[in-house]
Amino acid sequence: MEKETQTPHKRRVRYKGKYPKKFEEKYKELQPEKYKDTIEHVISKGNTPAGMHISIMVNEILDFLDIQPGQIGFDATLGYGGHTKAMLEKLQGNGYIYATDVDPVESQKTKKRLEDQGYGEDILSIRLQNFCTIDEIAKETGGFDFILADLGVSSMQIDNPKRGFSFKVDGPLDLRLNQEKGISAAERLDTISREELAGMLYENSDEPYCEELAKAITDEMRKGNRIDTTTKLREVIEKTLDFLPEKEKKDTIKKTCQRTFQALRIDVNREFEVLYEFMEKLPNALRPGGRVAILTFHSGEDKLVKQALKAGYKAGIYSDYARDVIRPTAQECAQNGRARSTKMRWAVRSKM
Ligand SMILES: C[S@@+](CC[C@H](N)C(=O)[O-])C[C@H]1O[C@@H](n2cnc3c(N)ncnc32)[C@H](O)[C@@H]1O
Repeated sequence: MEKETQTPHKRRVRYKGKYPKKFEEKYKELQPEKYKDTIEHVISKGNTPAGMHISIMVNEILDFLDIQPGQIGFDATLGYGGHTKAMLEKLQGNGYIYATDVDPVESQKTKKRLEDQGYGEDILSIRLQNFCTIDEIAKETGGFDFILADLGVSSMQIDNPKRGFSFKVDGPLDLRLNQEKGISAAERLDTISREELAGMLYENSDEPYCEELAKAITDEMRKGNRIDTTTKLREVIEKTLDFLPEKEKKDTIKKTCQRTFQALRIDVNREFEVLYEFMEKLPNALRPGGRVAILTFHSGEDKLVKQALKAGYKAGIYSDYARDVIRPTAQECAQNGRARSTKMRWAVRSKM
């Protein structure tokens, strides 16, 4: 009998590549036009691809705004341009949208992306302007038929460590929507007093540990330890809350980090001041019968919007407004975790 010749089984060399974890390594996600399959895969897992933003409550917004061809609209918060594009589609090539954003880097990219998709200056004007200057643009156009404001920050901004919005990745403690203007959160902490910081944390984020945190942060600064990175701030928060029982520590630290970063972001971007100004100017920017939809992401914003719309309704400026907030569906929240805290409010300008 012939001897069987056996080729020794060779184990395949293990593939060493791993899914990129760092923002800059996610090169496929950062080129969505080129790597469509990767983008679809990331979204299907309930995540937002790096460098992208998934627009929230698009159907609810479009249902309410009831955009008709020929109308003139204003998107106060361009971001990735998802809502802008959805509204442009409703115009069917007839009408015009003005959009503002204060972020020079992202708005430039969005401008190019929308131009490449056929939405140029003939139908869309993108302005690097704060939305609280809505009155200036409304003067040019004779008001707007529809207005959208999707407040806060975009996923591209949150996910980019160089912007300092996230306590989950190390980066400079910046938190400015426009890094070319104003002062960073680190610079703000350089000179803030303990009392002012405690007030800021309480007023902007209802932070229950505002006193303890303000003391810990300002003590650290006094010792000459500048808090100029996201990690340093997170570590001070962790140390301050170390006294908590083990079973609640992790969750409370996470929530405290979220609230502290939010409070600083609101402060360095003067978010309440500009929203207040926008709400004041809103009635005069809307044409008779014009509609406005506003998405908010925390209780301070929602309270401000609610009070302004209610007061406008009582004064006869709005013929109708949202008594209750509209929330994203459970399905949308499951698909996009960042939608979970969204509240939508709306109003209709009186015809008088
Ligand atoms: C939640 S994102 C908008 C996302 C957008 N709706 C989309 O579909 O891609 C909010 C955007 O508003 C911008 N923004 C925040 N406050 C602003 C302000 N006062 N004036 C102009 N833009 C502002 C931010 O820079 C960010 O790009």
